[in-house]
Amino acid sequence: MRLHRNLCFAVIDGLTSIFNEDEYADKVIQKLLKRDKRWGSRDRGFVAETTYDIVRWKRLYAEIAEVKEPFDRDNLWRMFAVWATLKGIKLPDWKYFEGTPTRKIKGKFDELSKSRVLRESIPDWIDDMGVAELGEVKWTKELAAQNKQADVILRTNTLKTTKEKLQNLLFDQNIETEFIKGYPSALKLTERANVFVTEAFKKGFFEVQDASSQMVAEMLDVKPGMKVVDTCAGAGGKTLHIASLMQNKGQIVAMDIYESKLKKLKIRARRNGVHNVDLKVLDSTKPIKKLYNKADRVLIDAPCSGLGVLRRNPDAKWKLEPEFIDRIRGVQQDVLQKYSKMVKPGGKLVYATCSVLPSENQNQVQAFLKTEAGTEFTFVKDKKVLAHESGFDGFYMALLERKA
Ligand SMILES: C[S@@+](CC[C@H](N)C(=O)[O-])C[C@H]1O[C@@H](n2cnc3c(N)ncnc32)[C@H](O)[C@@H]1O
Repeated sequence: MRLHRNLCFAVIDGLTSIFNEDEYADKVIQKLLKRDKRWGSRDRGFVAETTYDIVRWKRLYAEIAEVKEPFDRDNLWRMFAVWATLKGIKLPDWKYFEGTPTRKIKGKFDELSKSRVLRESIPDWIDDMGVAELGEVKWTKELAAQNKQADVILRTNTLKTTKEKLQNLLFDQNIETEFIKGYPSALKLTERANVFVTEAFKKGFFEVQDASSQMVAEMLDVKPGMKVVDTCAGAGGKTLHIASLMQNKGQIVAMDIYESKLKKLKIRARRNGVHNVDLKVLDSTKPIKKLYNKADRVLIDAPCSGLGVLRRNPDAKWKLEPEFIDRIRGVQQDVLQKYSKMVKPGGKLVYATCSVLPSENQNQVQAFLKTEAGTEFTFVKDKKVLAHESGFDGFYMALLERKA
């Protein structure tokens, strides 16, 4: 592979924003990719993947490059040189790479890789927490899986098409996909591609959604005509799935504390041809109290650490703080307490997170079941999805049923 100067500059600019200006990697990359209209899909892939790679391996690369935060541009070029050397890419004779000790880089990589926190590039405190919660063996495997690049998975919008038709449509545009056993609406891309520019996307035939995430609405067991509350709907990944399982019949109330997220959901719903969603910004407890004992199904897709989706958001490990995780555990129990009251007798509740930590998952559910609100419910089943076992995102989901 030959390195192109303008693409490498884009990567260094992106890393500056992510590491030094505390911006989110996905937003930075989205912006970077708009920089030059002449870039083809390979160029865009290079910018996105190289930036993500260096974010993912920040701690290891900084250690090998012998640089410390805050990184100046020279530091970032040194980390870039580590990335390129470890990938086996020949460094061009640009001034940024002068005197790069290629052999030493490889030797240091072998040496430092003996330590898990360096090999997997993870802050000590997250590593300690992972070992304490999952045990050393599982955590070690999970961390390695979370550092791999995630596949691109689509969820067919069955309101508009079928999985088979969508596969053919994409094939005609040179995008090859395969079915995934056990995931009824999923298509996996055999090679990365920018699916957002396709007609099929613009027409709302699919959404990009990981296979594990697709299991959540399935577990909720919705039927056409039901009243369903999606309490932490965000931009609506799961709301849209629920709507398609309900064949657009019945009512979904999609709630979130952020109006900006629900606005995105509105746009996506329109594209998806979804007509049965009412949006409610949670700025008081009124809309919740109004729905007490009314919903056939309630989904709590709770805010969480995101430690199951590091493959997609590698910068999260550098942005997370122990206090945030403590606070979010409090929110998780709080939303379980409050939102469970909307389930009607005989109705069902799914609690889900994209975390792999038991303290955000089964422990929350067990604690809830012991409280006054929880005694109304029976535990039906749960799924603990780990990336190293499933090949998809780390997720947790539990199904509870309100006693009749
Ligand atoms: C895991 S995300 C939801 C993802 C979304 N369900 C999807 O499938 O795309 C959690 C959401 O909970 C929202 N949230 C945080 N605290 C909340 C609260 N107390 N009540 C309702 N929503 C809350 C966040 O704004 C965020 O959008």
